[in-house]
Amino acid sequence: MLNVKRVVLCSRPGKNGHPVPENFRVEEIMKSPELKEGQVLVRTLFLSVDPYMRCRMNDDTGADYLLPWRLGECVDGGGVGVVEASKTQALSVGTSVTSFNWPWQTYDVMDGSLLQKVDPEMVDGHLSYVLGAVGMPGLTAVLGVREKGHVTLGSHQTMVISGAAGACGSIAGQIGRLDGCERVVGICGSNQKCQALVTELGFTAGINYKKGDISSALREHCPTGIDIYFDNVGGPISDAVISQMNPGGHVILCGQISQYNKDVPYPPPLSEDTQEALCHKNITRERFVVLNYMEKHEEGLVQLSRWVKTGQIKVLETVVNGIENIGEAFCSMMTGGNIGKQVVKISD
Ligand SMILES: NC(=O)C1=CN([C@@H]2O[C@H](COP(=O)(O)OP(=O)(O)OC[C@H]3O[C@@H](n4cnc5c(N)ncnc54)[C@H](OP(=O)(O)O)[C@@H]3O)[C@@H](O)[C@H]2O)C=CC1
Ligand SMILES: CCCCCC(=O)/C=C/[C@H]1[C@H](O)CC(=O)[C@@H]1CCCCCCC(=O)O
Repeated sequence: MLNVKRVVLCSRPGKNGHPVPENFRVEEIMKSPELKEGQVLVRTLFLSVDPYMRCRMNDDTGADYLLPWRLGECVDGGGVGVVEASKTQALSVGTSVTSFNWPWQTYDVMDGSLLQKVDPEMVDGHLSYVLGAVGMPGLTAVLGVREKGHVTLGSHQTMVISGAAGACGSIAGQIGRLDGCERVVGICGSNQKCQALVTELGFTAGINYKKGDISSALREHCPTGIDIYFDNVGGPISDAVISQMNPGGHVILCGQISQYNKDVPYPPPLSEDTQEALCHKNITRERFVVLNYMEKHEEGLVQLSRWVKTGQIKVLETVVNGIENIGEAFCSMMTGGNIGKQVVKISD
């Protein structure tokens, strides 16, 4: 028998509550490592904590593509691990594998057909990147910018990104720069994050929304107005950005994390002034969901891998160690404790 640690959801924050680490409980169980035909035993290497998980903590997620986590059951999400024993020819021992529905467990017996193989070369040997820059958040950035951003080389555009120092935002801003925006301005929650945006990731400027007036900082750093807005946060930050957008501009509606602890539909309703500004200035603001572009994922991952391996895109990560700390890591990410992608390292 195998000694396995797992994390279960033991309480819900409620639709208007803030998640706390105590919503999760770590349990130890004994699991039979015996495999049926088609199954593999996997050891977990890294688990991902992501904003959409806040919606899965509610009994109704508000999104048809998200199932609620059930009380008393093992939580799941993005994960990457290694095959330790196999009863399928498709996956040999030592193969790296990933899934969107990886249980928050140190080991598991899984159906091999539900796992995707990972080529460590694609991620320059950094398997955690499968959960970030060369995974779902990276794809969100590249497809969000390219499908909804209308970046046009040589047209001197200004792009603003909220949640700019996070997993999606930090990559989206770098793609805006690579694709030809003249200015790329990031909004985030600390001076340290602002500094990382400029010195490490090549953003034009960083604005700390917790210090000073966002509107005057935007006027200073976006003197010709804002053409493209990659919106990760919603709420008053987005109202301030949209009010300074140029006619014909484009909002990439990626996420609205500032509203996830509120009982509002997704996307949350806009203020009347913001709605009026969008309409009056003919600004597009279409909902973007990366899962709707499955046919473009493979090509997107190849592009992201190339950028990362050639150093054209820098990857920032915040790594917390140990499955017992995953609830804390999730809550920390939800309140800005991460720079770059927040991952949890489960084993070497
Ligand atoms: N549409 C799609 O297909 C996808 C959408 N998303 C969305 O993209 C967004 C970013 O996700 P991801 O990159 O994984 O997460 P991040 O790595 O950006 O982490 C979340 C960040 O949100 C910021 N934040 C938290 N609360 C607030 C607030 N009240 N106001 C402003 N900022 C806040 C914090 O940074 P700070 O210090 O700056 O406050 C925190 O670090 C989320 O909205 C998510 O739901 C993600 C994946 C796919
Ligand atoms: C209502 C909340 C919207 C939050 C926006 C957001 O963060 C969306 C994230 C998804 C994105 O479209 C791609 C993903 O991978 C995220 C969801 C992943 C769903 C997998 C979980 C499947 C399941 O429900 O079991």
